[in-house]
Amino acid sequence: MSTHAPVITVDGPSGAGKGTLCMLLAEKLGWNLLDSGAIYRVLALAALHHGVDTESEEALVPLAAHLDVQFVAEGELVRVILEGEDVSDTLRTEKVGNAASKVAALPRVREALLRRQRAFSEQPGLVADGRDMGTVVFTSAEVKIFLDASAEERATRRMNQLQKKGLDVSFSSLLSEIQERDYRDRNRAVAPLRPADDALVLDSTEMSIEQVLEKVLAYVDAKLK
Ligand SMILES: Nc1ncnc2c1ncn2[C@@H]1O[C@H](COP(=O)(O)OP(=O)(O)OP(=O)(O)O)[C@@H](O)[C@H]1O
Ligand SMILES: Nc1ccn([C@@H]2O[C@H](COP(=O)(O)O)[C@@H](O)[C@H]2O)c(=O)n1
Repeated sequence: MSTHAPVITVDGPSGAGKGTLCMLLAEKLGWNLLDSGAIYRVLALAALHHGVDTESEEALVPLAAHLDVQFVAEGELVRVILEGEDVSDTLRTEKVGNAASKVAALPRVREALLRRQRAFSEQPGLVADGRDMGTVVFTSAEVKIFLDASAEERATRRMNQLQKKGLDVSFSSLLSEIQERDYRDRNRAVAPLRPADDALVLDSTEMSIEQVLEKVLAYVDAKLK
């Protein structure tokens, strides 16, 4: 008989630090990790590879249902293998992020990916990163966090991240890409980005990664007691 595994959900806009926080939480607790954005990104990339229109629900649903993807843990990293090809780096580009937010706006596409996401909930527990983890996918999660930061701070973080990889990027184009994605994610008809009613809302604009982790760990401790 399978027993219920506890879930911590972390939702919020792009660049708020969800991925960083979730990785640290999962490591600290020894729990499983779901990067649900990676699933939407993989679908968008598969559509781009196969010449499928990223706004055609009709064409995307079968692709979503038969997505040939594997998440392979490699030390601290998770390599993403799409149809036998390692796409981990391509997946993180803003182009793919933007295409992901288009496919993610389609209700039947989201429905087709639900079971795949829920399957990550296994013992001893799950830390789930996304936009609708607390509002749709894991509504009974024991702990829900909504991690936010100003768009300017998120664009700065993304710019620093890309510069560390040796990429030359413009702050203004990053900011407008982030704002465009925010708008689409917050205003779509299905599963729009918003805090769950029972989520702790944390604005990390003026907080370091360590401060965010400390605050969240204290909250998790209190909730799981
Ligand atoms: N509190 C923080 N202060 C400064 N930098 C941070 C903070 N949190 C995260 N970062 C940095 O910001 C960048 C983006 O963080 P991260 O990838 O975790 O965001 P995200 O919310 O998962 O974004 P996305 O939804 O687009 O995947 C990373 O380089 C990370 O190291
Ligand atoms: N639960 C989720 C997760 C992601 N999305 C969409 O995918 C885009 C990419 O997500 P990242 O977290 O990897 O940046 C994002 O902009 C969302 O449109 C989603 O809808 N639901």
